[in-house]
Amino acid sequence: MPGRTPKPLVAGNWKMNGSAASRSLLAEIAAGYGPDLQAKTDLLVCPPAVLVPMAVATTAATTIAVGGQDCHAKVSGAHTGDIAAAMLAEAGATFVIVGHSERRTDHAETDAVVKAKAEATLAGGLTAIVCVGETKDEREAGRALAVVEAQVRGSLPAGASPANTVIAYEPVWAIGTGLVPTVADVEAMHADIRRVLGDLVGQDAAGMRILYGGSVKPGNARELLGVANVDGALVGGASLVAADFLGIAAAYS
Ligand SMILES: O=C[C@H](O)COP(=O)(O)O
Repeated sequence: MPGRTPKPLVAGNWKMNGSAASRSLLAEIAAGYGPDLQAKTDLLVCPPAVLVPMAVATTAATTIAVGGQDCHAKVSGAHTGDIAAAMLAEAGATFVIVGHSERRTDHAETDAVVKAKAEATLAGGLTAIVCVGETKDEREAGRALAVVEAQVRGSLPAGASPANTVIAYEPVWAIGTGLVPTVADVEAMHADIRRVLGDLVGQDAAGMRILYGGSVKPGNARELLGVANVDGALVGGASLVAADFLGIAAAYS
């Protein structure tokens, strides 16, 4: 389709899961990510920050990218427990997830905070995956499109382009629940995000990846990822099982 991204991205967000033993999971993913899959789908794994070097080393002979799950908005300083985008880059990461709903909730991250983190990600030379999504109450109140529009407008980093920014739409109520929106709802949301991006970045909007996330499994991947304006997936639980993660990536084959 003209103007669309050349290749979808399937990204695994391990959240607070994994250990040194996850090397075997990565090796299994790497072994299953053969030339056919590589030609059709980009793959990314985002383990906890301490596992980034191991993930980079284990996937070094592949085109699998490695990312962080968060970063601080500043480049360094007195921020105990935080990590800078440049540190993730030095460890070999090329992406950072920012504004995941679990961070927005657990750490009270506002759109302004998420935008600052996304800008720090870009400044560090990495690609930002900016997460947005409505709660169940917001959807039931008919406010899903408006809530997500405000999040996109408030969280998109200055200088966003298809090369450095990915949007991930994740309805909060679909994360880890087995619930997924209807195809019509996904289509309407992704079309609206594309429209909002058009306002914000002009023609670049056509090439910016918009991922869907929330209970993506091999069994529903083909349907969800086949929706117009869905350029890949942000996968939680299923990214911890090699066959499931690869099965989702294979939705594009
Ligand atoms: O970042 C990933 C999402 O929160 C989706 O998680 P899930 O696939 O376990 O529902």
